[in-house]
Amino acid sequence: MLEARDLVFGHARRAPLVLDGVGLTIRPGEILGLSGPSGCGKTTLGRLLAGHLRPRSGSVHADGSPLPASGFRPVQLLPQTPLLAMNPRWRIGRILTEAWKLSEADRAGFGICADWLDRYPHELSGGQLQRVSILRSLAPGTRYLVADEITGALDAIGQAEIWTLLQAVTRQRAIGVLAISHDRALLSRIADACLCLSEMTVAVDQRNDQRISA
Ligand SMILES: Nc1ncnc2c1ncn2[C@@H]1O[C@H](COP(=O)(O)OP(=O)(O)OP(=O)(O)O)[C@@H](O)[C@H]1O
Repeated sequence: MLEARDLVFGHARRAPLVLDGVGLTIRPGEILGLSGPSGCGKTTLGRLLAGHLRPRSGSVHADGSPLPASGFRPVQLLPQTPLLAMNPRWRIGRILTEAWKLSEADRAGFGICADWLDRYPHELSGGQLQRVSILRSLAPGTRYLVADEITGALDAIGQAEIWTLLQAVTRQRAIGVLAISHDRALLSRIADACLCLSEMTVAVDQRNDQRISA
């Protein structure tokens, strides 16, 4: 399981906290949806779960172990704009095989055409690039994915194609996914369970109020 407990995080020492006592659990093979209003901290929580940020307090454990401080991480982050996370001077073939050696069958299974491999990232569509981004993240050690608004820029068909692919991946490889989106209707279709971050925070605030008044 991917387990976050009592995460507390603020971007700067004197800045207000973005997350205060947030926790969640994702099982292998489960898609957990996370919604919430803009600015409530969804991306921040995703980055903490993937080990890109360190909490002020609280913990993240993947399958019983704390996230490693360096090296390969079992929780991989899929960004909304994969173009920004790829080297613009590398062709797709090199980008795909940077982290792990994938097979022809893996590539074909993701609908990645052979002629894309010689192109640069800006020469693919948003949906095509998301396929590359997802396959690239699926090295053998990957156990969980944080998918941060990955289909926010796609039309309904592109969105359905990507989520059908990810649902198959989660089932076949028992990978757990945190699906972050503003779109609660989308999450209710694709996720096994859904959380709203602002409601989780309200619950924490209420607990704090109760502690203070007790
Ligand atoms: N590097 C940063 N430095 C300071 N504040 C930041 C930084 N990154 C994000 N924030 C602030 O942290 C808060 C949470 O941001 P975050 O991106 O996690 O929200 P979000 O829920 O993902 O929003 P959206 O749905 O609009 O993407 C916001 O108030 C944002 O301005």
